[in-house]
Amino acid sequence: MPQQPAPRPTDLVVFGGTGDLSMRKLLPSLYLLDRDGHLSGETRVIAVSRDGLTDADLRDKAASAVRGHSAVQVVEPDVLRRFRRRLSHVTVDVGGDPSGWADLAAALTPGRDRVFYLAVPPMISGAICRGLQDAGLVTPESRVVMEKPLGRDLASAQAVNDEVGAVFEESRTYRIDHYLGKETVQNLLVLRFANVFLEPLWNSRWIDHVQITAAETVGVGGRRGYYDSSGAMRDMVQNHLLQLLCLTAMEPPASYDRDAVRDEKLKVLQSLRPIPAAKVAEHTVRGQYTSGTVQGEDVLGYLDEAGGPPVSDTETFVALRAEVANWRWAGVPFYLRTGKRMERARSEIVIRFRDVPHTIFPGAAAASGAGSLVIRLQPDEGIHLTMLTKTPGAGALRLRPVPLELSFADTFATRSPEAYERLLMDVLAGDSTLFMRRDEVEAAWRWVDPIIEAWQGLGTAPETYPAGSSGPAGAQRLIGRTGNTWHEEEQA
Ligand SMILES: NC(=O)C1=CN([C@@H]2O[C@H](COP(=O)(O)OP(=O)(O)OC[C@H]3O[C@@H](n4cnc5c(N)ncnc54)[C@H](OP(=O)(O)O)[C@@H]3O)[C@@H](O)[C@H]2O)C=CC1
Ligand SMILES: O=C1O[C@H](COP(=O)(O)O)[C@@H](O)[C@H](O)[C@H]1O
Repeated sequence: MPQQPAPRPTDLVVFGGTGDLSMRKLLPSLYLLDRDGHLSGETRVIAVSRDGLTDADLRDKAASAVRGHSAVQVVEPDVLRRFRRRLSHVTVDVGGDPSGWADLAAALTPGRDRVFYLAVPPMISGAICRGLQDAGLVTPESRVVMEKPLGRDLASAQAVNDEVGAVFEESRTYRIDHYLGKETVQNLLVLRFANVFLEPLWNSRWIDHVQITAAETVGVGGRRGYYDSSGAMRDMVQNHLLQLLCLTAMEPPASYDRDAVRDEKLKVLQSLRPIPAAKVAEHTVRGQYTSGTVQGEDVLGYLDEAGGPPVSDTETFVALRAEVANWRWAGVPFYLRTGKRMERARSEIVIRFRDVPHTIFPGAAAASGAGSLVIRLQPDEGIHLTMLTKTPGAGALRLRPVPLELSFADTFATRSPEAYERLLMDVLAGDSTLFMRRDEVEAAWRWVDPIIEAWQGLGTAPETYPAGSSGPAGAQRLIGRTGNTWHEEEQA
């Protein structure tokens, strides 16, 4: 991996700098970057919102957010004092009273790099970019960071990309998919392209199917308003799961360079076989959680969560079968699955190898779970290769799948940075390799839109599943059609 260049003095302007994302992720990650020496001494963070906070108010709010963040185990008073001094607040009412833009201009320092982070409702992204331009705040080197959702379909994604693109060149636009900042996701590229032994096996000849799961125990929490107009397909599949699929399926790029990597991901998205409306019911499953018990706690069903209508067809679970229609992957199903309020929180990619072409142990029961490579993103980041071995002892030959385990926590003494830490560091360094290019986002919508339209055409409600379960029964039927099971059922 390329070395990170020395941190440059930067004015990081966070629109929405008082919101939930800023408090839960961005400011604590910036504190950690400061603590670990990744911020230039002159870097400043300017939070923008409408609510007229003083700098002192913002600093207090940020300090509580830092103290409450799980990755910040011990708050170092000297670092916190230094971090607080970096922070200020400017009131700008985007789309309203324009006087705030002059205040923002006054808060910026000529000669520093400028990064504008849009942690705001997506419909005001275009107005912010125009406001910045009209106020003369966009220098040729300025960068813009866009948060998800990047549209709710292809047309709206194109519209927001056009609006932002009218002010910022593509090479200066950083579209966040925080899964790409996860350590194990980056490790997937290293696993595939820095180890020679996997590549000969990485194709339809030796791989039977791939499973990609992102299961959460949390519900929609305080975000039901947003979630109800989104659903799991737009919230997780269109971005995080398809990005994982791309990294799993892509051809080796010529270099670890932003466009070389993104070109290969784009080709995968363009190779996804469309799921025609007539096949949607067979190849996809939608679910919605009802009340239940998750890890010992009784929780509400989706329809009873505050902030949304009591009747809704929004899916909180999706499972689907995708195919990458190219030479390498012809005929290999990619099963994707994500859900909220599941039994266990777990994100992983499972590569299931084919059975041997001829067994010389016909009497020995070949237990399931053999021949799989599991790349575990969270929790317990690591890589597990399951191999069949002989159970020790005389008598009848018995085979058992045994895992070879690589746990990152046990192997490496250093802490893995949080996804947002890593991505903020890259934005500040001007490295957009781990961000999504416009054409990738739009290609993903091109594949997802017809599925959502077909669901609407079917007019059927999502299948319910009790909170704390492994999802709707339809998901087991989906993968069961090829005689397979989801990975966790084998572990139980
Ligand atoms: N929260 C999360 O976990 C995640 C959020 N995101 C995305 O990040 C973005 C922000 O989400 P979140 O933090 O949850 O939202 P919040 O509603 O908590 O925060 C929104 C922020 O934007 C500011 N804001 C809203 N309207 C204006 C305006 N017209 N002018 C100036 N400032 C404005 C708000 O301040 P004020 O109202 O005082 O002006 C506030 O600081 C959204 O696009 C969301 O989809 C993405 C991934 C996860
Ligand atoms: O982008 C999102 O991701 C989170 C899951 O992220 P993770 O890092 O905890 O796996 C999800 O809860 C949220 O709904 C979605 O918007």
